[in-house]
Amino acid sequence: MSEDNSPISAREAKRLFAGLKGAQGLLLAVSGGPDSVALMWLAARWHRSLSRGPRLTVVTIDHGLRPEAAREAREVKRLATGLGLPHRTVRWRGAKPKTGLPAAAREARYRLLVQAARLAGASHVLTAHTRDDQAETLLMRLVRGSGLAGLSAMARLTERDGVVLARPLLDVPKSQLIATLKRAKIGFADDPTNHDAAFTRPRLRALLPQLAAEGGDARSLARLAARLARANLAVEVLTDGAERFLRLRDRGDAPQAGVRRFEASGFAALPEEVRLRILLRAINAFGHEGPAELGKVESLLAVLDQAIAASARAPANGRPALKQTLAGALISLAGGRIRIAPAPARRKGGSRVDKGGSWHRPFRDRAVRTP
Ligand SMILES: Nc1ncnc2c1ncn2[C@@H]1O[C@H](COP(=O)(O)OP(=O)(O)OP(=O)(O)O)[C@@H](O)[C@H]1O
Repeated sequence: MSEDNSPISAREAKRLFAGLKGAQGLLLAVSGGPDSVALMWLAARWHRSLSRGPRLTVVTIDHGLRPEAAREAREVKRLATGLGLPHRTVRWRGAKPKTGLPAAAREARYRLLVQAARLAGASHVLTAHTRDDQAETLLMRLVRGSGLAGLSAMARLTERDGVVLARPLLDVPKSQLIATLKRAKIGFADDPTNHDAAFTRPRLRALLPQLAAEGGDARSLARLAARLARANLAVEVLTDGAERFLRLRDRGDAPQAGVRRFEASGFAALPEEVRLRILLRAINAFGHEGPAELGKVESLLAVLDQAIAASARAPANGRPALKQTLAGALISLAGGRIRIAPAPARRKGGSRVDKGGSWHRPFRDRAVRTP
């Protein structure tokens, strides 16, 4: 990688986009800010150098939150047209929440981008996340006390509803993108919400220069995220292996659709992080209330571990030693088996009582969260 303030050369861009040459079509998510305008410019130049490349389409989401947004979208269209690229503006319609607006806008944005990709026949959505964004994401998750998966920050490639989300600029410093635009004499918009101290991200961003002065610059924070992502992947592979191990031990059990069951003693012998992930995967697969919050799965695991140990000492005569709901999944322990299945629909009013067993108050879970 060249100096942090040097424009990105055609050769460097070719390397950044190399893995995308064979894609069916690329949808460029361009807000009008410097990063995504640079993404558009770099992608257009790369595309011109190919004899046969994927079709490029540019999309701007107008969240309908700022009066300038429509003008910024028109400016992106003007730039895209100048580069010979088709452009669409997609409006986020409907009611906007009073709290958690950034998260809701982000969720709507990805949903609309994926829809637009489908419509354009594109297999990939490209966003312009930079190394600086990666460092900020790590910092945000650090202060929330996220687990290893959350601290891995953003991945270069992820998938959503059959469309690949690609971040080809994830190793590139923002300063290089700005230098690229300056060299190309291209203007860009400045989103004031990026500096709005009412939001966590801008407040944390303001701390970065102080961290950098102590050696914790974007490069080292992004490197930490990459190292944690590597460790996270290893634990995921170990968890795959542990799930296979539990399935082998359960060979005698007839498989039941919509239910995951495993032997409690085999489960109890696994490392805590692996036990946690097995639970999390099963709850997210069978629950119907969105991803479970890591802290709640940790609490559930502690209760489950205790119940497994207690029932090994004194079997509960066929009665469930544990029955608990979390994120729309029902987790029970009976006869030396852990069983995870969809919970019956929740009634209003919190805790639930069932004639047969000892129901516990369900853990309350909220919106989508990063483990
Ligand atoms: N209004 C928009 N229209 C199209 N693309 C957008 C828009 N806003 C953001 N993007 C895309 O998403 C990238 C990241 O944007 P930004 O950092 O502002 O969002 P964020 O809320 O931090 O996103 P994330 O949560 O995905 O990191 C941009 O570089 C751009 O590619």
